[in-house]
Amino acid sequence: SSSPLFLQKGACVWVPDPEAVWVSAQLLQDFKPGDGLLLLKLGDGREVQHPVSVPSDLPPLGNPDILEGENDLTSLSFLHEPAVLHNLRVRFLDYNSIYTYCGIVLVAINPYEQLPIYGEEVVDAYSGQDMADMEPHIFSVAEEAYRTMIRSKKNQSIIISGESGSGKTVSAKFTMRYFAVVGGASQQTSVEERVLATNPIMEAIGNAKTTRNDNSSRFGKYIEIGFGHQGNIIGANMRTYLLEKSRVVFQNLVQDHSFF
Ligand SMILES: Nc1ncnc2c1ncn2[C@@H]1O[C@H](COP(=O)(O)OP(=O)(O)OP(=O)(O)O)[C@@H](O)[C@H]1O
Repeated sequence: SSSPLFLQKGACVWVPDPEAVWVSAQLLQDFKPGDGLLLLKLGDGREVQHPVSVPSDLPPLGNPDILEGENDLTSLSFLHEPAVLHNLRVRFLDYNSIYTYCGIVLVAINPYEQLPIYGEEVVDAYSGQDMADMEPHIFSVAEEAYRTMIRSKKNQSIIISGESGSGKTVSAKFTMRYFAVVGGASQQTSVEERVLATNPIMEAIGNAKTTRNDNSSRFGKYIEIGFGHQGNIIGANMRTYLLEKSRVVFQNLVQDHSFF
């Protein structure tokens, strides 16, 4: 656990909350083992007692204010559920950023609105740059894979995971668009454009509207993109997999907008 056994008055902690999931609180007095409870002041001013019978009852510690909104979760002093959720929330609400690094992993929040952060000028800004020098973005992941492929002449994979409706398909399309632009897609009939043009066809056959996602993929796709020596896209092939029963859809009798 990241919680020490002694805590000083004024220390910040996170306590579970039935509505907000976690709320921050401050210690009103020092705590040492055996004290049995923490005296806390919640953000809204309420004073509460938090029982501590075993060390694992101690709440997770809050991070120093200076780390608020860090673009890499691994730079937080304390890394636990409330710290991760709080940091992602601050970045989303205060910094308008849907992306955050966790080391070499990119965490993305689905904004459910079109953001002006995927244009060609943004592709150009990320092209040739080091992941560590750039603000987190799906393009920094694409660039890292692209450069590593060119440098090492080895195949690279990007794994996109998340629950239904979290934005995997959209992220995969932005990644393909990035490769097409840095690979020099110019004319409408280029191989790059033709590879991108397969998306609507595949979605017409393989996607369906569900209660979770208006455009939900009903089978997983393994997309292999081939590059030439100049780093341009020369072809692509697609294999289906994850054709599992849980993804088979049927038509709902009642039009129901609930999540279940
Ligand atoms: N980066 C984004 N910017 C704007 N909207 C987004 C973004 N990512 C996702 N969305 C929105 O969320 C919807 C669902 O995303 P998407 O289809 O990519 O989810 P998914 O993870 O592939 O889901 P499934 O597993 O059901 O196929 C999209 O149709 C789009 O409206």
